[in-house]
Amino acid sequence: MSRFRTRTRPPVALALPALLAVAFLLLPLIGILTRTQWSELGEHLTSPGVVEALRLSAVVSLWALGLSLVLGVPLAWLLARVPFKGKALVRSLVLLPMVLPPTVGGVALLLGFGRRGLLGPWLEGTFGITLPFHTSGAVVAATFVAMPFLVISLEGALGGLKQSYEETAASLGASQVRVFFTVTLPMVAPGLIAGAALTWARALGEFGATITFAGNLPGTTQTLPLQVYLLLQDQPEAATSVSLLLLAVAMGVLIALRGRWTGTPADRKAAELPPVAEEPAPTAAAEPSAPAKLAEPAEPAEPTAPDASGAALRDGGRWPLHATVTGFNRLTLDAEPGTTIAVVGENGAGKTTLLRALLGLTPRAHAELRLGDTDVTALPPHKRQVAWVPQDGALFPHLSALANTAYGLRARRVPRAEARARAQAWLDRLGVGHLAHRKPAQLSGGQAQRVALARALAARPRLLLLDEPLAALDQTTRARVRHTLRIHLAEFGGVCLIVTHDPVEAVSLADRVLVLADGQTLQDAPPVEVTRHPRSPWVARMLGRNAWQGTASEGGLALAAGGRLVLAEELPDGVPALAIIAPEAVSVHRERPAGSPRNVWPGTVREITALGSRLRVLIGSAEAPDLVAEITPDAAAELGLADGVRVWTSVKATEITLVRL
Ligand SMILES: Nc1ncnc2c1ncn2[C@@H]1O[C@H](COP(=O)(O)OP(=O)(O)OP(=O)(O)O)[C@@H](O)[C@H]1O
Repeated sequence: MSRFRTRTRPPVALALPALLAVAFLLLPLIGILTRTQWSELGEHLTSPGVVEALRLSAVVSLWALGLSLVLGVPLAWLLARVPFKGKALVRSLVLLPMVLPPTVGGVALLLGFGRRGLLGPWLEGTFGITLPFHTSGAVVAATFVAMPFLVISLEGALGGLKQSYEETAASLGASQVRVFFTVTLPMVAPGLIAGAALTWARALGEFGATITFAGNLPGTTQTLPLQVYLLLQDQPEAATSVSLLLLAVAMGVLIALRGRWTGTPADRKAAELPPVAEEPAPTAAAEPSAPAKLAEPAEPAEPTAPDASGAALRDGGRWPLHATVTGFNRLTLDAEPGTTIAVVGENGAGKTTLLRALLGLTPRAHAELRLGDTDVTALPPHKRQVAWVPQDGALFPHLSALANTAYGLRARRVPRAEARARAQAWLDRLGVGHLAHRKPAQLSGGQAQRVALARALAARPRLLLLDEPLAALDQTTRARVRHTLRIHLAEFGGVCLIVTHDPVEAVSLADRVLVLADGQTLQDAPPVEVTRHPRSPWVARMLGRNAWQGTASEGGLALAAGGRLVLAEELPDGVPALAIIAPEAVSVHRERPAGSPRNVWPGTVREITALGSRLRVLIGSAEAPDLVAEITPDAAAELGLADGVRVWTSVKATEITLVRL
C-alpha cells in the first residue's frame, strides 16, 4: 500500500511549480467569470455595436480560413512531400508570423500591401483594391497570422503518413488525384481539421496586425477583439461580457479538438473493441480446392467460365515476365506465368529496391518491364497492373476490409455494387469474409495480411509483389497464412515475387529462389538446388545449413576461419569452395568417437532450440567454426545435453557437399 503511494505521489519539487502554472493560467479566466455581470450579459452581447463586430469577426475569420486552406494546403503538401533547396528557409518564413509581434506584422503588411507599399499601388491601379481601412485588409491581416497554424498542422500530418499507403493505392490502379482524395486526404483529415480549427480561432482573435494594417473602423474592420479594446476604456463591464464570449468560443474549439492531435476517434474506438480471435486454419475441405470454389466472383462485365484448372482466376490471361533492371540492381529476370519467385539476400542486398523498380516507384533502379505482350516500362505505377503488398500490408485504416478489397476495382471504374460483390467473394475465398465490415485496426495480424492479399489479388494484377508478407506474424498464424497463400498462388496466372528472410517460406512457397547480393543475381534456381548447392555461406545458413568457406589443399579444405576439413571429393589445390553440412549429418557424442571419422572436434554446447519435433544444438569449438547439429529430443536427453556441456562432434566426409565458389 505504502509502496503504491510512494510511486504515484509526484515529487514536490515538480508538483508545486506545476500547480502554480495551472493557477497562473486559471486565475485570469476566473477573473473574467467572477467579474461578468451575468444579468447584463444578454444586453451587452446584443447591443448593435457588438452584433456588428460579431458579424464582421465571423466574416473576416471565415474568409481568412478559406484563404488559408486554398494557399496553405498546397504549401503544406509541398513542404511535406517535395524535396527542394531552401525548404528550411520557406518553413521559417511560414513560422515567422507566429513569433513576430502582431503589430510588427501589421507594419510589414503596410509596407508590402499598403497604399505606399510594394504591391499597394499596383493593386489599387489594376483592381481598384485598397486593403488598409477595408474589410479585405482585416482578412489579409488575419490570414497572415493564422495560416501558419494550418500549414504546420497539415505538414506534420502529411509527414507522419507512411508513403506505403499512397504507393499501394497507386499499385492498385489509382491515379495520383484519386489517391490524394481517397487515401491522403481522409488519412490526414484529423490534422487538417485540427489545423483549420486553430487557424479559424486564431483569425477570430486577431488584434495587433489588424489594427495596425487595417485600422479600427466600426462596421468595416472593427472585429470583436478590437471592440473589446475600445469597450475597456468606456464600458469595462461590456468588455468583460464580450471577452467571455471570445473565451467561450476558444474553449469550445479546444474541447472539440481534444484527442484530434493524438489519433482519430475511429482509432480509439477500434482500440476499445474486444480483440478479434484468429479463426482456425481452413481445413483442406474448407479450402477452395474444388472448382466451384475457385470460380472468380460473379463478373457480369467479363464473364469467365470456371474450369477445373482454375483458369477463371487468371483474369483470362497468363502473364510471363521479362525484366531488365539497371541502376542499384543489375539483373535480368525471366519467368513463366504462374511462377512464384522467392527473393532472398542479406540486408541491403537490394530486394526492396528491385520490387520498387518493377513498380516504377524508385529512381534508384530502372526496370525495363514486359508483362505478357505489353511493355509497361513507360507507364506510371497505377497503369502497370503490378500489385504490391508491402511488409505491413498498408491497409487503408479509414476503409473497411471490404472497401479496402474493392479499392483496386473501383479505381478501374468497376461499378460500386459489382466491385463490392467481387471484393466480398475474394474475402470469402481467403477466409476473412465474415470480417468484411471491420476496419483494419480491428483485425488481427493474420487477418489483416489475408485482407491485404485479397485486395492485391482482387485488383487483377499481372505481376504480384509481396514484401515479407508473413514477417510480422507469429509462428502458428504464419503457418496458416502461408497455407492460404500457397493455395491462391497456385491459381495465379501472373508471376509472383516474394521477398523473404524465412527459409521455410522460400522453400515451401516458391518455384525459384532468387538470391541477391549487392543488387545482382548470385543464384537463381529451384529451392532444391539452392538448398543443395547454395552459392554463398549466407544462403546456406539462411536455409539452416552449416556452411564453411575455405580453400582446397592436400585433399581437404583449409577453412578460412581456421581448422581443416577432410573431404571425400578431390579438388585441385587452391580452389575456393564452400563446404555445406546438413545439421542432421552432424553426430554429437559425450566421449571421443572411436573408429574412422576423421572430422572430429571437441566443443561446448552453446544453445539448444526447438525446431518442430527436433532440437537444434549450436556447438562452439576452438578447433572448428561453430556447428549446428539437429537431433531428436530423446537423443539429447540420453546425451544429457544442456548449455555448457562439453561434447564431441563428428561429420563423415561423404556427408559434406562441396560448392565451388
Ligand atoms: N531511399 C534510399 N536512398 C538511398 N539509398 C537507399 C534508399 N533505400 C535503400 N537504399 C540503399 O540501397 C541498398 C538496397 O536497399 P534495399 O532496401 O533494396 O535492401 P533490401 O535487400 O530490401 O534490405 P532489407 O533486407 O534490409 O530490407 C542499401 O544499401 C540501402 O542502404
